[in-house]
Amino acid sequence: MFAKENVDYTLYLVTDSTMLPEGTTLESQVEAGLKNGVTLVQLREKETPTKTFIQEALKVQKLCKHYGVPLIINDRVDVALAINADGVHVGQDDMPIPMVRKLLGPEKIIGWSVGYTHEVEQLTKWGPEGVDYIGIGMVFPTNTKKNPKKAPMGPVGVSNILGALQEYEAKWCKTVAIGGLHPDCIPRVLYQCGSPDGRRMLDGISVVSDIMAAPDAGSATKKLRDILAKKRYDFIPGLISNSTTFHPDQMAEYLDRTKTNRPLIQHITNKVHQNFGANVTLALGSSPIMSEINSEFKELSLIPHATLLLNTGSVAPLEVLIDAVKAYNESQRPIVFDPVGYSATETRLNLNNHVLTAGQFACIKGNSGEILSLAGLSQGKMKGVDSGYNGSDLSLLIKATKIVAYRYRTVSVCTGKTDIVADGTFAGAYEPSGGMLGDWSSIPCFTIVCGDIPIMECITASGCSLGSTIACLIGGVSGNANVLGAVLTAVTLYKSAGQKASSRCRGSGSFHVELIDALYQFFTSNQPLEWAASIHQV
Ligand SMILES: Cc1nc(C(=O)O)sc1CCOP(=O)(O)O
Ligand SMILES: C=C1C=NC(C(F)(F)F)=NC1=N
Repeated sequence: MFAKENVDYTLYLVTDSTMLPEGTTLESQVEAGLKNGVTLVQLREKETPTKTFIQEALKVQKLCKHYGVPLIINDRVDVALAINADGVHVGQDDMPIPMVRKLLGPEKIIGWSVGYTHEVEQLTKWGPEGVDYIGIGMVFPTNTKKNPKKAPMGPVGVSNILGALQEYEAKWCKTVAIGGLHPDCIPRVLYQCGSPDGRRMLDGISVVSDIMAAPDAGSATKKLRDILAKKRYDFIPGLISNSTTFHPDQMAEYLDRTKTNRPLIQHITNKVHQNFGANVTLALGSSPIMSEINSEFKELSLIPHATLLLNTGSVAPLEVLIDAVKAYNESQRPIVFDPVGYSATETRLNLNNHVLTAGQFACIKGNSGEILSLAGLSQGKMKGVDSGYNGSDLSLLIKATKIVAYRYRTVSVCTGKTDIVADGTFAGAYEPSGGMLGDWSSIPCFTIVCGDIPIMECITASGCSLGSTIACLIGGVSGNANVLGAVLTAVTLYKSAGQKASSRCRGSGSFHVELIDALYQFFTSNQPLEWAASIHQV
């Protein structure tokens, strides 16, 4: 008998004998997994007739006993009882949990598939005598589960479920994520998936094909265990989190590094912004390239100091955006994401959410309407892609900016009369099956105040070109990457240049030219103390 409270959910193998590679058997794959660190096994054989299923179950049970790992049976409560397995896993359409508990008794492990927060509310009603753990999924698309009824929820979806467990105080309930989990995305899932209150993260990861379909299931398992032992997701090597105050006299070093390193800034952006963004990039001593050709993304991302600016006002098809995100994440190069018109239309909302689940971003920048939507705080639809929100409630915007930074583990920027910058990266650190180092309210956040520049609203690509500026400053950092410092420098530089340009220009046409001149002059002279707007930590 396996004591329930000792179950280790770290690496949960779910079997599937329909995908076995040549020369392997269900037992050989399970044994390779058990030998190399699988901590929990679930026999899930949807197409197998009962007699065979029981024979397989007895063999797998013997293996599990040998390695001291519990065996869970999927769906088949009768089989679980017949062989005295350690527990069962049931889905939403299987036998109701109270009935399963009545049959199995209090000592057995009961798992439930969960995809929606109302299912968490239900399991809380049953209390600790009900569900012992939940499989949260599916996180990403997978071919393993036939006719799935749920759409992939992405890391944010997992975080919402973890948040619901906290909200309904289901402290006893353990969690694993499942669905399309492989070495290329598991590090990010471990880092990004956490409850909004920062107190709960995943207790483990569940895989089917990564091990069951592996020609060498042993090394596949080892690779997963290595990843699961980590406490940092290095999406930018050397990333540090600046929680002390930031002073304008630190800005010169950031500008100098961009000048020295001349970062390549790949723009995938809207047609309106392309030309202006390229000119802003050149004015800031960086090298722009506009490319939407998937096949060259990997190569570009490996160019020293390459940085991706993704502006979804672009007409690039979704898979181009996803390919770019994956290429730059794989090369551990920063991505600046500008979810233009985030929730202005259903199309943009879905496209932007799809991009957001596809990778990790160094910086997410938006106007107040976009940031409020991303934080889930907007009062309904935005109008168009211009700012839209003119409420003066700065504290609401500060809260929204922090929530976005925390939810996406990124440096978030909210532009407006006052610009707001928050750092939710925790320098890539997390506590496996513990919690983050605090909740959204505790993260570093700064405001940059330099008055309103009404004319900024009358030119195209003014917001988009702040994205180019941020990318130039982030792209320049080297060694200890303080993304927050780079972003604060970029936002201050851009706002100050906007001020200068609006005082010199004779209308919106000349404003464009004056803005590039001001950026060029401020960048070249590199005397930030002459122009830097005031920065306050909030
Ligand atoms: C068994 C199962 N349940 C899911 C859910 O979303 O509840 S997804 C899934 C299959 C996961 O297989 P793979 O690791 O090969 O992607
Ligand atoms: C449908 C399922 C969802 N989740 C899980 C697990 F991850 F193991 F909890 N197992 C399943 N069979």
